[in-house]
Amino acid sequence: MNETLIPPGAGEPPLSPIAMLDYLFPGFTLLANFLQSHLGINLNLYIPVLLSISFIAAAWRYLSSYLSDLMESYLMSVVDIRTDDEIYNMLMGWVAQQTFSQGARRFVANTNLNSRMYWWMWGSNDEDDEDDGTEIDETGAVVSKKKKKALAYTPTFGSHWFIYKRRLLIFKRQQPATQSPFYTTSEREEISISCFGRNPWVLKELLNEARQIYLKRDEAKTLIYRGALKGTGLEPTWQRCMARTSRPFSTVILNEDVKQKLIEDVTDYLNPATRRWYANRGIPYRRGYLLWGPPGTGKSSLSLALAGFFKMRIYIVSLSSMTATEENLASLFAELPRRCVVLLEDIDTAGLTHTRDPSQSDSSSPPADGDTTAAVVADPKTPGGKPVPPPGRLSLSGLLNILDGVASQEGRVLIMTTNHLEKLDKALIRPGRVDMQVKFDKADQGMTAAIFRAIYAPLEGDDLPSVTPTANSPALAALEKKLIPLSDGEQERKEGKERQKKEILDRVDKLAGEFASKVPPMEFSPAEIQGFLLKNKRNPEKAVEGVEEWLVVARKEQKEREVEQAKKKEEEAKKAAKKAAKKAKKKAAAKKKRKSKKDDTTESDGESGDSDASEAEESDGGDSDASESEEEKAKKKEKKTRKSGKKDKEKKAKPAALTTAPVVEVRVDTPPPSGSEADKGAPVPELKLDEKPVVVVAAPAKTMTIDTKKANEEPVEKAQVSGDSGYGATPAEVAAPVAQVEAA
Ligand SMILES: Nc1ncnc2c1ncn2[C@@H]1O[C@H](COP(=O)(O)OP(=O)(O)OP(=O)(O)O)[C@@H](O)[C@H]1O
Repeated sequence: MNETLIPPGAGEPPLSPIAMLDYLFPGFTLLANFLQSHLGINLNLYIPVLLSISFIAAAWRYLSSYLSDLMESYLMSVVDIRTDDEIYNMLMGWVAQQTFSQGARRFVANTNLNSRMYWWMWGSNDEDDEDDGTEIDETGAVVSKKKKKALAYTPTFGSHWFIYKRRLLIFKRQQPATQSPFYTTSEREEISISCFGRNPWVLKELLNEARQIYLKRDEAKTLIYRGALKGTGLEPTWQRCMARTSRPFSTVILNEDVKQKLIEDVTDYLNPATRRWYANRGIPYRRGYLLWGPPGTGKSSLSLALAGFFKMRIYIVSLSSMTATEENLASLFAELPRRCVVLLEDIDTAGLTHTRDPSQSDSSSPPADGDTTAAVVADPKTPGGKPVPPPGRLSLSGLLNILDGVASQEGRVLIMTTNHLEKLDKALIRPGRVDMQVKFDKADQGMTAAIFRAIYAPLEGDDLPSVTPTANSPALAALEKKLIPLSDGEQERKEGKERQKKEILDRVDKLAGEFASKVPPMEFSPAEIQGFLLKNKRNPEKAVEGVEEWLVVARKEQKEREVEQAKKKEEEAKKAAKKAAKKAKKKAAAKKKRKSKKDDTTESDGESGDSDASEAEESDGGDSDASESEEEKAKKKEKKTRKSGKKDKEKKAKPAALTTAPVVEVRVDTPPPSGSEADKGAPVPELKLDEKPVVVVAAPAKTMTIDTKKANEEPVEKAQVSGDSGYGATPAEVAAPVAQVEAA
C-alpha cells in the first residue's frame, strides 16, 4: 500500500483509490499530490477515517431528522401558515417586529410584507405603502424626501428559535419539496411555527396577537377586496387590493335627507335585535340597495363611504369582468364574511339584461354601450329559442340564486350599481333583493357649488399660507418664533389662522356661487366638474375665470363622444341585422328543403294545421327576410307569439296561469323622472283591442319617492299596479315596498 503519487503527465499514473475519489470529488488528486509532495502526508492512510466521518455525519443527519419528525409528531404542536391567505400578511407583519427577526444574520428584506400573491395580482396599493415621503412643489420638482419607505426584515429559510410568553417557539421557513415554475415567490415557501408540548394555546395566542396588530393598523381604513382568480388553477378568491383611509360621508355630495335615510336604514339593519327579528320570522336576513344613475355621479363613492362609516370591509365584483362567471361568483359569495358590504358593479351587464321570461327576451337587440360581452350572450339559443348565456357566463337566474339562494351568506349589505335602470329585469330589483333605490343625477346648481366648496375650502391638515407679514421669509418666521414668547406667539398664530380660515371660507363661498351660476345645471356629472376643478386645485379664481372656456371644450368633447357612440351603435346594429338576415336566409332555405321533401312524400296530406300554416308563412317570407328590417321581423315574431298564445288559450279554455308566459304586460309604475335615461329608453307597452291581456292587479304596493329638489315636501305615496310579467306582485313586493330615493 505504499504507493507514490506521480504528478499528472509524468509517466503512467498508478491506479489508486485517490484517483477514484478524484472522479467523485474533482480536484482531490491535486490536493492529495500537494499534501504528499509538500507535507509528506499520504491521504491513502486517512481514507477509512474520512469515510467513517462521512458515514457518521450522514447517519446523524438522518437520525436527527427522524428524531425531530418524531418529536414534532408526538411532543410538539405546529401551525402551518398558508401563503395565499391573509394570515400570512398578519404573521409576517408580526415576525418583522420581533427581535429574533431583527437580529438574524441572514434575512429577507421587504418593502411590503403582504403575500406576493397580492402584489402580483394588484400591485401594492395600500396607502401606507404608497407614501414614500416624496414632496413636490408647485413646479413639480421634488423638494424633500424626508420619509422613506420602511424596510421590513424577516428571517430567511431555516429554523429560527425565539421566546414568546416564556415559551420556546420555532419559526420555520422552508422551500417546498416540489416546486412549480408557475408559482409566485410567496407560494414557493412554507411557513410554520411550532412549540414544545401538545397544547397549542401559545400558537393560537401568537396568531391572535398578530391579527389584532394587523387589524389595528387598518382601523381607520376601508379595506377593499376584489373578486379575482388566483394561482395556476385560477381559483376565484377575494384579494385584498387596497386599504384606503375611510372616506367621510360628508365628502359625498348628496342630499342630506338621503344620506340620513340610508344611514338609518343600514344602522337598523345591522342592529343585533333586527337580526333576531328576521330570524324569528323566518325572513332571510339580507338588505339590498340599488344605486343608479349616469356615470361619475357618486355611486361607488357612496358605497365606499358607507363601508367606512360602518367599519365594514367592502367586497367588489364587476359583473362585466371576466371573473364574473356563475361558478366563480358562487364560490366568491360563499367565502364572504358575515358582516360586510358587497358591491356588485354594472349589474346591467350582459346576460342580466335578459329577463327570465323567454317571451320578453330580445336576443337580436344590439349590445349596450361598452357592453362588450352582450353580443356573446345574446346570440346562443337553445333549440326552444330561449337565449342562454354561453357556458360559464353569468345568467340572470344564476345570479338570483347566488344572491338569495340557500347557500348565500346572511348579514351582508348588498349594493348594486347600474347606469341603466331601464335595462334591469324586475326580478333582480324586486323587494327582498333591492330594498332601497337611490337615484343619482348630474350636478344641479347646489351640487356644483358644493363640489367647488369641497375642493377649495381649507380643511384640517391643509397648509394655509402664513398670515404674519414676516412669514414670507422662512428664516424670519423661524427667528420670530424664537423671539416671541411661545404662549403669546402661539396664541397670536392660532387666532391669525382662524381669521384667515374664515376669510378663505367666505371667499370660497362667494366664488362657489359664481361658479355654480356659470355651469348649466344637469349637464355635467360631479366627476366631470371635479375633474375641471382639480386642474386648478390651488387657484379658485382661475377656475371661475376658466369655466366658460372649459364648458366649450367639454361640450365639444361630449358631442364627439356621442357621435362616436352613435357610430359604434349603428355599426353594431348593422352587424346584428346582417347576422340575423344571414341566419333567416339559412333557416328559410332549410325549411324550404324540408317542405319540398315533405311534399314529395305526403302530397295528398295538404296542410295539417295552424302551426304548419304559420311555418309555411314564415318560410314564404324567408327569402325576403334577408332584406326585411329588424322592425318587421319583431312584428312577425310578436304576431306568432300572439297566435300561439291564442291557440293555447283556446285549447286550455282556462284562465291564464301566472306561470305561463304572459301576452302583454301592463304596468303602471313609478314614472321615471322626465328626461332621464329611463324615460327615453323605456318601451311603452302596447295594448291592442283584439287582445285579451292578462292583467294581474296586485295589492297596491307603496313606492316612496323623495324628490330632493322639493326637499321639504312630504314623501309622495303612489299606488302601484303591478302586472309584472311572469312574476306578478310577489309577496315580497306587497310586504316590503322599495323606497325610491333621488339623490341629486
Ligand atoms: N356626488 C358626489 N360627491 C362627491 N364626489 C363625487 C360625487 N360624484 C362623483 N364624485 C367624484 O367623481 C369621481 C367618480 O365618482 P364615482 O366613481 O363614485 O362615480 P360612479 O357613479 O360610481 O361612476 P360609474 O357609474 O362610472 O362607476 C370620484 O372621484 C368622486 O369623488
